[in-house]
Amino acid sequence: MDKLTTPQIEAQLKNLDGWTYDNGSICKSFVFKDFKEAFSVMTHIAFVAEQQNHHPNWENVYNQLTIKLNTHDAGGITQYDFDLANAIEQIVSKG
Ligand SMILES: C[C@H](O)[C@H](O)[C@H]1CNC2=NC(N)=NC(=O)C2=N1
Repeated sequence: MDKLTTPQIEAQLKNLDGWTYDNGSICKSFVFKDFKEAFSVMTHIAFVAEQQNHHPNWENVYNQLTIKLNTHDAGGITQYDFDLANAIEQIVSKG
């Protein structure tokens, strides 16, 4: 999978509310009702990440979850990152 160019990255970010391109990753922070909700979402994401064989760099503090996506194998941002970001948005929107 080839690395995306900055214009390609910016174009896809327009369709991903709240995601930004920062220091080589696409990133978004979420705030949930409580820890249980945050961890429940993380568990759902984990299974999708396994299905896609594409895994997040993430940090959870109580009800907060910060996700950073990049493709280690490519040393940059690829479509895999946007596919997972879109899947994450689907999961979070379903609650
Ligand atoms: C061996 C395994 O398929 C690779 O390491 C996969 C696993 N998950 C991955 N996740 C991410 N974010 N980037 C990768 O390059 C990647 N590669």
